[in-house]
Amino acid sequence: MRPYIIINAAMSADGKLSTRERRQVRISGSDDFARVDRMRAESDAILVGIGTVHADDPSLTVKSPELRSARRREGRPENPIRIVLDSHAETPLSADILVKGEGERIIVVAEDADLRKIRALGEHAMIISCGKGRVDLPCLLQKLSESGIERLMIEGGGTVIWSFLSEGLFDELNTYIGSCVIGGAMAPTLADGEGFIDESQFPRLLLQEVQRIDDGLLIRWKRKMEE
Ligand SMILES: NC(=O)c1ccc[n+]([C@@H]2O[C@H](COP(=O)([O-])OP(=O)(O)OC[C@H]3O[C@@H](n4cnc5c(N)ncnc54)[C@H](O)[C@@H]3O)[C@@H](O)[C@H]2O)c1
Ligand SMILES: Nc1nc(=O)c(N)c(NC[C@H](O)[C@H](O)[C@H](O)COP(=O)(O)O)[nH]1
Repeated sequence: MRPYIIINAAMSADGKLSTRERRQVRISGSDDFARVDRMRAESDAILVGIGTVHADDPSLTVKSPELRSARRREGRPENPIRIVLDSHAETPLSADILVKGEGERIIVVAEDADLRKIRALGEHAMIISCGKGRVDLPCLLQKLSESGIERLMIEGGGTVIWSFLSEGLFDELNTYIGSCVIGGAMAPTLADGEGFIDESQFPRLLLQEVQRIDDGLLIRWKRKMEE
């Protein structure tokens, strides 16, 4: 049992998520950011990796007051649960994800993470422990599902997206392609990690929709199930 998983990321025309220094750049325009905000508001939880927390310090809150009120009217907290994959419990206590906006936070650590760091983070967030060395995703997804999370949005970065894609743990992939070129062989891409060697391992996708937004393109894919 696992939640319905939607991966969302913005990349440059040459497939990069940010610069080689992992400095956050604005790839989406205002309409695409508004679309991302709607996706957040429709989700029970949003997940990022510790690399994104270090690079971007995102808050992952719902920005539109109307969307926040709509969630409250539905009896839901105004922000979805914010989740960080953080094997070694390194999320800074001052991270925006911990200090900005109302709502629950979950820090997911590996079983061998430092207990002192876990205790400190435990003052600000719920701690889930899954896997050795790094977070075991099937274990985590089972726990999230048991706690009532039905719709999970993955907001990056490239290492985390690779893990979900390569383990077949996704239902939809939304890629926004913006009108800029970032370049750099070492700049993060949509799916980093090791990469596949054998064609038979490639996750296959079904094209759902292509939409012009701002000066770029949103491409919505669904995972193609094996026949
Ligand atoms: N353009 C976009 O839409 C977008 C979105 C998010 C992030 N970014 C960019 O992506 C970059 C950060 O990406 P990144 O790849 O360095 O970091 P990441 O956010 O993907 O985090 C990766 C880290 O998560 C931890 N982790 C624990 N368990 C894991 C597991 N099972 N699988 C994968 N990771 C696991 C590991 O410590 C790993 O190093 C930044 O430059 C950021 O600006 C861009
Ligand atoms: N959709 C999207 N378009 C972009 O051009 C871009 N750079 C990101 N990057 C995702 C990254 O994780 C950001 O840090 C969060 O989108 C910030 O989230 P907050 O505003 O702090 O809630 N995402």
